Formats: sequence, structure tokens, C-alpha cells
Amino acid sequence: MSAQAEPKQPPSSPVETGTAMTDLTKPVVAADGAGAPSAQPHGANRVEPKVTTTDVKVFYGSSEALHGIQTEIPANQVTALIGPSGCGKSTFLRCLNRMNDTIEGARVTGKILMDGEDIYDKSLDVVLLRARVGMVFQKPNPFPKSIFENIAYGPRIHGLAKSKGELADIVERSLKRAGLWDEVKDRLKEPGTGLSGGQQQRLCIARAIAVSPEVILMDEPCSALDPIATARIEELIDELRRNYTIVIVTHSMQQAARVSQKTCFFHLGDLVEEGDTDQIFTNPRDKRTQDYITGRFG
Ligand SMILES: Nc1ncnc2c1ncn2[C@@H]1O[C@H](COP(=O)(O)OP(=O)(O)OP(=O)(O)O)[C@@H](O)[C@H]1O
Repeated sequence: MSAQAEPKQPPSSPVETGTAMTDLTKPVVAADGAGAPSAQPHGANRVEPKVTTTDVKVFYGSSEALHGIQTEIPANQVTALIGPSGCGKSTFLRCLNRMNDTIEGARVTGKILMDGEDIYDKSLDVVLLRARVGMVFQKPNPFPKSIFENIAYGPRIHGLAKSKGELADIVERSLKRAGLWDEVKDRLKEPGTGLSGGQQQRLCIARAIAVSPEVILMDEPCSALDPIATARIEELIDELRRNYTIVIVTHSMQQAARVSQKTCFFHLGDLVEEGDTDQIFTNPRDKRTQDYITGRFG
């Protein structure tokens, strides 16, 4: 489990939105260096992987959607999964917390290790795995309950709080980490569904954080949000990576460039190219990556 540290202050430089294509090479870097590209999968300063995948294939019935994915997800970094629609980004993301198990006819082969532990091992508790590897979806999906209950539910069912006071502390800490506390502290009993779209998405992030995950998976978390709410979530992602390993699926290359340190480009079920976000956007090695990031297809 990740250590519970004090919530961090937002980075000093605001995250821009709507960055032009030419700015893709300039991810936002905060004054303290947060946001600076640092993943060096092939370099001397290679970051320790949190998750390692070997020859991962996913079948829906007889159709093979992923063709043997081999990669490493670096700890305490943001890894962006990009690529044209239907290339397998969400399918791969769902492999990392075994959400594909819930899809009828889906079958996963290969190996996925988290901190060296096989997450597909038969003895592994999948409910616990999904607490360790939290997920935030495209459309904010708060429970039809109060703001407090949205956050308290997970810690309660996982037995993480010994008393009401401890539960209230977890709720407060999670909302603070998700940058939502100040906006909701006086209305914790009101329904979560009454918040704005951006606030609901931060509530969902707080809900994921509340069970002390190690990894947070985000499947296009900003696609239903306006540019201001998107900027707030991007800022939050940059803060969260100090404590969590984050994997994000995004259709926005500007967003991938702004928030991630490592980028994986998928095409037709293959992981075509991966590397430092900076390298992928400035000096892609594969022509398909180049064509995609320059908008020639996708
Ligand atoms: N539940 C499912 N049943 C059958 N086929 C599926 C299912 N989910 C995904 N697929 C197929 O698997 C392939 C990869 O889909 P996936 O949703 O992972 O792609 P994606 O890159 O996330 O796409 P998008 O960017 O449009 O969300 C596609 O051909 C898709 O049609």
C-alpha cells in the first residue's frame, strides 16, 4: 500500500489547455520539476517498473484485440496510452486491474506482474486488486449517495477505518488530495450527483484514492469536461503521481504531452512504439507514430 503523505500544493505554473500542435514538445513543467519528462525506459536512469507486462494478448471470442503487449509501467510516473480508435488502449488498461474478467467472452493470456507479483494468479483476491489498482472512467459516475458516502463506501467495505472519526479523516484526506475539499466541506451530506461535471470527476478520483491504491487507471477522464475542468484534472494528475502510479488513456495528444512522462502508441492491437513522452512527440522512430501525432490518421 502506498504511504499516506500530506496533500501536495498545486504546481506553481497553471496547466494550459488547447496547446497548439507545435507546443506538443513542451509538457508543462512546474517550478519544482514536477511534470518534467523523466521516464527513460532504455536509459541509464531507468525508473523502477511498477507493472511489467509480457506477451499480453486479449481475445474477445475468437477475435484477437491485443497481439502480445510487452511493456513496463514506471512507478510514480504518468504513462499515457495513445492511438487511433479501436487500437486497444482501453482493452490494455482493463488488463491492469482485471476488469476484462467482467466482460463475457474476453480472455487474457500472457503475464502481468505488479511489484513482481502475478496479478492473474488464481490465489489473488480480485476485489483487493481493484482497490490496489483504482479506476476512473470517461464519464464521472458518482454513486447516488451523499458526497461523504461516495468516499466512505470503499474504506468501509475494505475495513480501513476502525472508528467513525477515522473514516471521517479518510474522507477529508481523500477530498483534499483530489483538490475538492474546500468546495464541498460544507455540503458533505448533499448528493454527489449534484456537483458539476469536473467536481464529480474529482469526487471519483477521491473515491479511488480513499482505498489507498498504488496505481490509478484513467480512461479518458477529461473527455466529458470543459477546458477549465480539464485543466484542473490535469493539474491534479501531476500532483497525484508523487504518491501513485498513473496510467491514462487519452485521445488528446496535447494532454498526453502535458501530463505524462512516458507514452505508449498503440495501433491495431500492437504496441508500436513507447518511450519518454518528449521523445515520442519530438522524435518518433516509427512512421505510424509520426503519422498519428502529426494528425495524418486517427
Ligand atoms: N466488449 C467487447 N467485445 C468485443 N469486442 C470488443 C469489446 N471491447 C472492445 N472490443 C474490440 O477490441 C478492439 C479494441 O477496442 P478498445 O476499446 O480497447 O480500443 P480503444 O483504443 O480503447 O478505442 P477507443 O479509443 O475508440 O475507445 C476493437 O476492435 C473493439 O471493437
